Amino acid sequence: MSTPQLVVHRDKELMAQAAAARLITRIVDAQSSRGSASVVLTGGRNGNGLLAALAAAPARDAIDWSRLDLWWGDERFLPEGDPDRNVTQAREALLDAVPLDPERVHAMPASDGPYGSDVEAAAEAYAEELARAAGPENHGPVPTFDVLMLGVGPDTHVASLFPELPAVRETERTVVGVRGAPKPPPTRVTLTLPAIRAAREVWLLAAGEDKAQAAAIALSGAGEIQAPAAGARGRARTLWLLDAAAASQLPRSMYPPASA
Ligand SMILES: O=C1O[C@H](COP(=O)(O)O)[C@@H](O)[C@H](O)[C@H]1O
Repeated sequence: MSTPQLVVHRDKELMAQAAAARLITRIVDAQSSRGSASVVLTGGRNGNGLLAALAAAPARDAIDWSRLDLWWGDERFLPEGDPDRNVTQAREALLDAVPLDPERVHAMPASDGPYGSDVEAAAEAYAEELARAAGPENHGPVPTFDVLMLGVGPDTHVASLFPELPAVRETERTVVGVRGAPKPPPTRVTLTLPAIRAAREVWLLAAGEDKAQAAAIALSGAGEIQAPAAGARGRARTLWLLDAAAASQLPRSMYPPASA
């Protein structure tokens, strides 16, 4: 697993634009070398900010949207089309504006879908969808995602892995249901740490003063059960993309002078 690298931008707008530019490059590179690319999206303010910046970037046309697989790191287990679902917000921010192949948009199940309110069945179905997409060249029952993005919550949660809850302790399954999440809604579906760690690159997004303590805790050697963001690592790269406010409680020696 890779050691975290940090890039600190002046403010959250610049962070979103720079991360969007970085994502375009990674997708185009993956499509050039392997034919297609796979990206795991995150919900939350920073993830949606990045998608909106990508929608506004003229270079978005460099991506072949028909050869891109989109997955989600977590989902709020709500009815289809609910404005609080991560997929609904991603569609509004970007997905409705680009020519994606609908077969390659792998949204997590909704609470009024084929599994009804059975969140564990919904999680199992998503795990099976991931397993079907994994090839022999992958390292287990999930594809080797090119980039997996995670918003970092003020309590250090990533995806729907909240401190001390059972989901963050999962070591076998790749997707699990979550009940009793401290942030609404309480019922969610999430990738587990083993699934997250299958990604080539994991990008953690943290902008705003309310993320400063979380970044400081996760990057100061905390355990992943207490601080789930600390356990999110990519096989080749783990990149923390921060703005100056979110980096304000980190020792200045942790990131190069040129990046702030
Ligand atoms: O509920 C969620 O929160 C986190 C972080 O969101 P933020 O608004 O505090 O940035 C997000 O990463 C996750 O996908 C989402 O379901």
